[in-house]
Amino acid sequence: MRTPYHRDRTGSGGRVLDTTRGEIVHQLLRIEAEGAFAGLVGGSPGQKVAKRRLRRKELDKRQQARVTAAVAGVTRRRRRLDWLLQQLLNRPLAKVDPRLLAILRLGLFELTMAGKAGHAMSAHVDLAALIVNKGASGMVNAVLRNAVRQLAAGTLPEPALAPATASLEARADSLGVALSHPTWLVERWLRRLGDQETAELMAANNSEPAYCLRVNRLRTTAAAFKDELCSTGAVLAESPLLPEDFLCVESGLAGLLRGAALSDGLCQVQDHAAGLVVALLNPQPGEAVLDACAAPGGKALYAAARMGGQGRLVAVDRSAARLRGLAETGRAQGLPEGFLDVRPGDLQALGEQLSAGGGFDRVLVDAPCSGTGVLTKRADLRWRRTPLDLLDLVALQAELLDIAARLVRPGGVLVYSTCSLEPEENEEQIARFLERTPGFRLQPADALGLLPPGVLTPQGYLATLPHRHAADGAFAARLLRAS
Ligand SMILES: C[S@@+](CC[C@H](N)C(=O)[O-])C[C@H]1O[C@@H](n2cnc3c(N)ncnc32)[C@H](O)[C@@H]1O
Repeated sequence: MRTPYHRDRTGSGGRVLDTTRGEIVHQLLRIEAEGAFAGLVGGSPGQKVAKRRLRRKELDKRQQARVTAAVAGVTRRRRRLDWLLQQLLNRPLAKVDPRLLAILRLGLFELTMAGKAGHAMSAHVDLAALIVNKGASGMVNAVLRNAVRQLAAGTLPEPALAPATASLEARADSLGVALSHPTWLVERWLRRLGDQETAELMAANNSEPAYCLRVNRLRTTAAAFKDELCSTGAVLAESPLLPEDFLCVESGLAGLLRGAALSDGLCQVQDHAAGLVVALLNPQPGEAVLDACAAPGGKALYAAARMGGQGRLVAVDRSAARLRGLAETGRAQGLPEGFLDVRPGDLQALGEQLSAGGGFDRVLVDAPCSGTGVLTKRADLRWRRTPLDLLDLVALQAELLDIAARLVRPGGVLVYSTCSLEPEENEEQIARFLERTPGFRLQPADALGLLPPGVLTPQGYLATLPHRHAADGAFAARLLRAS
């Protein structure tokens, strides 16, 4: 169904309305109202729905890419944009119509961060007239014209940073406005990483996400695949973290996704940091492996490829919807019948069934987490998370770890991983697990030679940071059960 946002109608001044910007505003409103994801690459159902919507709107590929980038860009920079808007507008933002607010945010984003020229702002004025009312279009006109003037004169307000001598809270708040993150998260990072590194992390979170491909070693090699795809115009580079299996996409991802490489099972979109977690698990052909939190299945499929499709891989997840499609993708990627056993269900409920047979050689708990390592890809996540979520997640992770530990055979390996940067979900979670579970010990990754040295902490954990490793933030610990 086409909504008023998408009709090519004549706006004030006889201009044809811009359907791309209409779609951007529509998606920004959806994110606010429904919690839709502000990212269109990846396997989550939210992302798939957004993709289908884009296709229905009959925007061409270039317009679709513009929508994706602008929706994510505005969402990431929302706090800074609202600060600027507050300086330009004489009324509390809470009283502004959400549709008008979305148009103003988009206008300021395009003007101040996306390098759009001042004359492009008339499209926002027309959009406001169509989807809000004439009064709103007057306000958009006044605010954006004022911004264009001040930008040209070099007088557009900039948020000031608190001095190094200011309190932690004041520094976190000012950095939170300038680099558009919630104060509570910035405060946590300032305490641990210091001012300079926190600002670098936040800048990385605001950048356009970079994507990697995991090349399916059951079908081809990274080198051969790279040569083949480069001839299609994509620019790919060897991953510095896992060069055997991963390529970094420098440009041409959209074309790549349109081609048959994914559906033919030659590759999948997966960050190389996720690959490092599987490298730490190091599953071997012929083993029995359990992925206890498997959906949508990126790590399970990489584990399967490393096992050469030999042995048994059980993929459990309580979200049946997110597991749907994993078996089919496994077949497309060349896994033999009977190798991949996909079991939707709660790990707690399935625990007893799974323990029959003496336990697994290797168990992966890729736990539900705050996701603070993937804020560039999940543009809206920073605004959704609260300190209370952390408490709930830490409790759930501990529960999953305890259940999974009972499913590891004596002498077997348990890998716990998150895409969080928060110690409660990572090092502290593992320290508490080891205290209450005497049969397990930490196997520091540096002694194993499975990972490149730059991604290891002094205690031997895997830990990547977006600004240091040009990768998603990931954490993993390898735990060995006594024989
Ligand atoms: C970080 S995601 C896993 C991502 C996955 N390993 C991959 O690489 O595609 C965490 C998963 O844990 C699942 N989960 C949460 N609680 C669970 C439970 N009690 N039993 C099984 N799965 C659970 C969630 O549904 C979610 O899919």
